[in-house]
Amino acid sequence: MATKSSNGEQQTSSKPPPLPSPLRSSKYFQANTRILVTGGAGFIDSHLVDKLMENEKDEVIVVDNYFTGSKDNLRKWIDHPRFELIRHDITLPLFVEVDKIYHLACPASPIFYKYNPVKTIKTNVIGTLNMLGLAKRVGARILLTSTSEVYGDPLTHPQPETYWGNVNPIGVRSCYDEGNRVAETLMYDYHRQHGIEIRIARIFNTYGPRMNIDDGRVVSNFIAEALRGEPLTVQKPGSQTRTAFVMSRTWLTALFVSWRGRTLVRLISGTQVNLQ
Ligand SMILES: O=C(O)[C@H]1O[C@H](OP(=O)(O)OP(=O)(O)OC[C@H]2O[C@@H](n3ccc(=O)[nH]c3=O)[C@H](O)[C@@H]2O)[C@H](O)[C@@H](O)[C@@H]1O
Repeated sequence: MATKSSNGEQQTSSKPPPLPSPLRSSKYFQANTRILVTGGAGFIDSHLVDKLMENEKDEVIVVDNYFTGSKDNLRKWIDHPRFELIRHDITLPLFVEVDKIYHLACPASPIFYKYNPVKTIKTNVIGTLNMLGLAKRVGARILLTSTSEVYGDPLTHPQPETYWGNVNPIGVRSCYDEGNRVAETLMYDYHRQHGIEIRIARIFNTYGPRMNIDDGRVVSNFIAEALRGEPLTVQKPGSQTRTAFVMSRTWLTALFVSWRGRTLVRLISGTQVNLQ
């Protein structure tokens, strides 16, 4: 029964409390893990999001500034109750509550990362610092996707994880090579100094659906030229070799294994192909 206090305000009520939202008892609101994917609208990143969304117990938050990524890659998840898409540039701090961070944000094709090299290095350095600060604050585990380019112009083939590379610090690709090297250093320093649980996956040449046709890397260039009926262009010296890993469930499984396993892994296909 409702009672009135001396000043006339209602202090108690027999009215039952409001029912929780019916959504609270739906399976979507019992997330085990909330996962942040930076750069999630990109080529590799959006495949990762598809895979993460398969786990009905997880919520996925994507942040992207759409410099090279596209909302189209995530179209099927927009409006899904376990999915959230935020337009955000990670060179600015980000405050979200998450359990795991997949930090993939950075243009990876030379055409795009050389377009604004200062922005590229800011993304690698300040962006990674911000994501590590976030991981530190919320106690999240963080995986950085790095690149085979941390080896620069390697003097050893193939490159084992123990190889430190041969990198030009002042070249036109340095914003990406050195940027990723600093990002890796930050990861290890936050691990050593702050105890953050880290993983680093160095990704070698990967191609597949959702790659930009004008991406500028060798496999997509060859495919675009073949589709146009043009001869394939092999740049000088012509003796270069590359591995080419197709985006697939196998690729994604390898990334997940790296998440569970060792701190530093390379995602590389077994076969070196001579471009000629
Ligand atoms: O300069 C220093 O002397 C210190 O810099 C950092 O400490 P701090 O600047 O307090 O920053 P963190 O908490 O590590 O965060 C790093 C970045 O992440 C950002 N951040 C933090 C938390 C968060 O949720 N989101 C987010 O974007 C912060 O704004 C900051 O720019 C290091 O963690 C310290 O070890 C170091 O001593």
